[in-house]
Amino acid sequence: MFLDKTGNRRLVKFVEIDREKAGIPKKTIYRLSLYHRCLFKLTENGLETVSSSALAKAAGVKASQLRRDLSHVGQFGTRGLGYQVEELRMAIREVLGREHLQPVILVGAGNLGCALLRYGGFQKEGFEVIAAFDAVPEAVMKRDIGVPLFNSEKLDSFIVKNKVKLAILCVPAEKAQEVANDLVLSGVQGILNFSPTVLQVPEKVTVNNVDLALELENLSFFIDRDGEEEE
Ligand SMILES: NC(=O)c1ccc[n+]([C@@H]2O[C@H](COP(=O)([O-])OP(=O)(O)OC[C@H]3O[C@@H](n4cnc5c(N)ncnc54)[C@H](O)[C@@H]3O)[C@@H](O)[C@H]2O)c1
Repeated sequence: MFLDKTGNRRLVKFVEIDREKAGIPKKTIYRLSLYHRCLFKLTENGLETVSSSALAKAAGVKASQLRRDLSHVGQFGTRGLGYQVEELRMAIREVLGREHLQPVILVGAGNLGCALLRYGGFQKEGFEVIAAFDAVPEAVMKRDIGVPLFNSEKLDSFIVKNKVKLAILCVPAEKAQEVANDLVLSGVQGILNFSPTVLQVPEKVTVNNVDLALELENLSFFIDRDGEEEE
């Protein structure tokens, strides 16, 4: 069940987010982004060709995985010569839909939100944070965030007017679902969620959760603990 703007209940099917884009598995899409990033660095360093093993190593995957992933993009690579860096990068970019900068908004310009806004690397990756929204913008005004800041009351009209499809969510956990509902109803289709809330969204919307504490917990499982090491 999903509440629309007027508070009416709408029946929408919620599913676990494992959507596939154009028949390409979500994990492959993620790895294609990694390859794109590696290829971009190779271009910056003036390299024209790269072997599949070198590209796989740079991306931290097996060469067989790389070849499987790239089969979704097209026929690339010449035996003995490897891949043409720029040709492959452009082909991946097309699949990922990055020919133009993708506009992104950020909601919740608090400590985490402002830190993200100050990061200047999104443009290089094909994304432009075009605005930030906060329920109490007066509290954020003093900070230099580098993008226009609006009261979150303006969220819906801004998304519709600027055809925004992607949003970064950094609001307190108890506000996250409410804000996500607003984002979805206004047309956002992808949410990068930093709030520790499992969001309920319609099937057409993708949520990627980022949780540093969970990642640390996972990492800590693999480290040797003092006094617990085996000889
Ligand atoms: N994923 C991670 O690894 C990670 C790390 C740190 C924090 N977090 C989470 O990120 C979120 C933000 O953390 P923080 O430390 O920046 O908190 P914060 O309190 O500094 O910032 C939250 C901001 O959201 C704004 N806000 C509240 N309700 C809103 C609404 N309805 N619409 C728009 N803005 C609204 C507040 O005014 C505030 O500026 C929290 O949910 C926190 O748990 C996640």
